[in-house]
This record gives sequence, C-alpha cells and structure tokens, in this order.
Amino acid sequence: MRLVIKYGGTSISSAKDIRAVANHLNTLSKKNEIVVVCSATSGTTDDLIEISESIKKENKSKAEQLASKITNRHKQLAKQTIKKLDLRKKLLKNFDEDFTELIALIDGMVLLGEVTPRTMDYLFSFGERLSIKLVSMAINDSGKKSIPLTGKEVGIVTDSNFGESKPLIDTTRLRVSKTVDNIFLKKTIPVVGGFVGADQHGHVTTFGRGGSDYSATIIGTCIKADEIWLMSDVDGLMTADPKIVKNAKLLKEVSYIEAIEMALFGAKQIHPRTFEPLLSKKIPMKIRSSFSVKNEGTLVTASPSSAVKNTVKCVSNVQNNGLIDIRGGSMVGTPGTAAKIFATLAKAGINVMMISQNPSESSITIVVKNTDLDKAVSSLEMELLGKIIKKLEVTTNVAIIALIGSGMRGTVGVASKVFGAIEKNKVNVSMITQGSSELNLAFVVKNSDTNAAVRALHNAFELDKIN
Ligand SMILES: Nc1ncnc2c1ncn2[C@@H]1O[C@H](COP(=O)(O)OP(=O)(O)O)[C@@H](O)[C@H]1O
Ligand SMILES: N[C@@H](CC(=O)OP(=O)(O)O)C(=O)O
Repeated sequence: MRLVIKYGGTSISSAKDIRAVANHLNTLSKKNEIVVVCSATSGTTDDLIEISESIKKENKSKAEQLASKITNRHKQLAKQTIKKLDLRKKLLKNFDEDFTELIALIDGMVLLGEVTPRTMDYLFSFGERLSIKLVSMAINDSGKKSIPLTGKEVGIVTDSNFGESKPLIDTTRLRVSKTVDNIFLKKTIPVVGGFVGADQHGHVTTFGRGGSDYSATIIGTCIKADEIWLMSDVDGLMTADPKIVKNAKLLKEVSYIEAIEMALFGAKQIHPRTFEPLLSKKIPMKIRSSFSVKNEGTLVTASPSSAVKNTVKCVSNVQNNGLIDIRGGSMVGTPGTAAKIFATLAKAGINVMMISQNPSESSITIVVKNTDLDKAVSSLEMELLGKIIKKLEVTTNVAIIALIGSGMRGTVGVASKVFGAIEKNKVNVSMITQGSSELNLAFVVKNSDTNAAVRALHNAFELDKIN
C-alpha cells in the first residue's frame, strides 16, 4: 500500500516516542511505500510565535532566550534519541547550522523592525525544519534509509497568501509525485515537514495553525495514496475532547462532511481544509494513536458503512473568540447592508466563524477569533460606523460550542434538548446558529462556561453510550 502517515507534535516530543515512531515506520515500510509528514515538536511553533511577538515589542533578549530554549530542547532530544554516534554528531552539526540561521534571522528582523507575514512564515518554518531532521535520523538509526525534506523541497507550491496559503494543486502534484517516486525508487522513507510550502517565487509560506494535517492530504492526493493516517496522542476522533469529558467515546467511523464540521468547530485541532483534497479523490483517512498502534482509530470516508444511529456524534468547542454585535436602525430593510459588512471584513482578511441576523434586521452578530478582533472592529469602525452602522458592541473571550452529526437532519427536538440541558447548568447563551445542512447546531457561551456546557450536552445526548 501507499501510505501517508502524519505525526502531530504530541507524537514526537520525547526520545522514547520518536524511537517508537521510527521503529514502527521501519516495520511498516517492509510491506508499504510510506511518506511521513511531521509537525514541529510540541510547543515549538508556540515558541516561534512568541519570538515574533517579542520582536514586535522590540524585546530582542526575550526572542534570543526563546531561540536558545528551542535549540536546547532539540539538541537534548537528538542526544537522547540517536544511539549511533556518527549519526548523532551529524544531526547536532546540522542543528547548529539551523540555530545560527535562526539567530541571524532574529537579528535581521530586529534591525529592520520587520515582522511581516512573509518573515513570520519563514520564522515559523523552523519548527518543522528541525523535527524532520530528528525523525529522519531516528529512522536511519533504526537501520532504514530516510531523507528529510521541507514542504518546499518536496514540491508543495502555494499562492503568496502568507500565514494562510493554499496549494497550487496542479503544479504541486507534478512536483511532489516526481520527487516522491524518485525517493521510493531508492527504497528510502521521505520525512516531509508539514504546515509549510513555498510560493512560485520560492518564498516560504505556511497553511496556518494545524496545517500539517492539510500537508498530509495534499501529498496523499498527489501520490495517489491508498490511505492517509493522522497519528496523534488520542485514539481517534472522540465524542468530545477527552481532556474535558473523561468518558468521551471513540467514533469508529465518520463521513468527510462530519469530519469537516468537527474540524471547523475545534475537534482535535485539525486544520479546517484538511478534508478538501479528499472530497474528489475519496482516499480513506484514519485518525489513530501513535501510542497504541494496534487500535484502528477513526475511519473517515465519503460514506461510512456502519453509520452510527445517534442524532449527535460530537460536542466540540473553540475557545478564545470575540463576539461583535453590529447595530443600526438604518440597517432595517436596506439591501446590501450585510454585503458591505462582510466585504469590509474580507478586505481586512478576517475569517468570520459564526454569523446571525436578528429577524428585525436591526442587528448582525458575528464571531471572530480574539486575535482578529482588534482588526475586525477597527475596520468596521473606519469604514461603516456613522454610515450604516450606529453602534458596535464587543464581548471578548467567548467560546463556540457545537453539536455535530448528520443524524440531526430532520430530527425534531434537538434544540429543546440542548437548551434544556444548558439552562439546567445555569450557563448563559448569547448567540445560536444552525447550518442549513442541519449537520451542526452551534451557540456561544463565556470561555469559563465551556467545560460545563460541553459536559452537560455530552450527558444529555448520552454520547458515552454511542455505538
Ligand atoms: N473530539 C475530539 N477528539 C479527539 N481529540 C480531541 C477532540 N477535541 C479536542 N481534542 C484534543 O485534541 C488533541 C490533539 O490535537 P493536537 O494537539 O493538535 O494533536 P497533534 O499534535 O497530534 O496534531 C488531543 O489531545 C485532545 O485533547
Ligand atoms: N506546527 C504547526 C503545524 C501543526 O499541524 O501542528 P500539530 O500537528 O502539532 O497540531 C502548528 O503548531 O500549528
């Protein structure tokens, strides 16, 4: 079989785990052709983001401190993971070159005061640049040939939308398939850095947080993989985040459409575009645990064979958002009001996560990420306040809670069950929407009410008994 196997940061963050991953891949490669996709080790992308924040605040010493934290963590991992001395020495030397470049990059960014999306993408790509060398060397150490490749080196070509790029899929397919076929001919396992590509000018781009999942499906479709596996620290997709609901259950099968909804609403932090490349190619995906490789995990396909009957399959949550209530008497009955609001937000590059309009048309409420809130409010204020908008009311730190499941379609009484359970737990709900596909029902609560709301709904829909 041709497999693309993606390891999240949580799977490759200790020497023991990296060695287990390398040994597992060594065994699997005896009967399969495998492309490995790796994220950065846990916490590394967060540290790189903090470096960019420190540079913005002109705090160079903090940025350098974080860079040496990343350096030390990777050198330590290299020393603990790689047993063969010559391989370990080679890896440490390679890391030294990366760290010299990282420090030079920080110097340059500080000197020029330049923290643009393009330089940030270059900075963020260091996480995967380091992890692929570590994992690939661990595979070599286990006795199997392997080569590390960045997203750019494997041939992922994207547009120039830094921070949220999209692949130019035809060019990517040509380049990736050629690179991978050549590597397979040499009986070597390619270890590709997820999350990262390069535009047509060769500038490094990223897909946005969680983007390694997306890299895996892009590569999977390019090389006509038989299956794509996402390996993580959980058994698969669960009925809720197991960190919030202790008795959350594994979902054995879900459809692409359900998985897309789950990703959009935060389940397992999967990149929302991950399933897009699979919709036409129909490649099955498995979401599995790297720590218990015997478990099959969750199978995601176009049409699951053993459709679970429950109306609701998952309660997911996305925290740290801002809610903007946009009001104005002149919005009532004025055609084009919504178009102007959304055009303004689109121009500012804001992704709107939820929308609802009051039936009287005098207010439109939207939810955006906390990190986009400032930009959203200032662009609405500059372009529309005093014209079609009279007032903007902003609430920070809210969470979206979503119920997901195709069985909800046409099922009577879901909403009353939801809000009965929520009311019983004294949680205040500030906004409700249901997608027209009836695949999800979503509402907004305070961040601090997230756990109570998720547990109440998991209980009310008896998701611990899902079959
Ligand atoms: N519905 C869900 N099913 C499984 N995991 C979930 C769900 N919702 C949230 N999670 C969380 O997602 C985490 C894994 O996501 P992430 O850290 O991005 O993994 P990785 O590093 O492997 O990409 C799990 O530890 C789990 O707590
Ligand atoms: N390293 C990137 C890409 C990624 O997908 O990470 P993970 O698979 O560990 O969520 C990030 O943290 O966003």
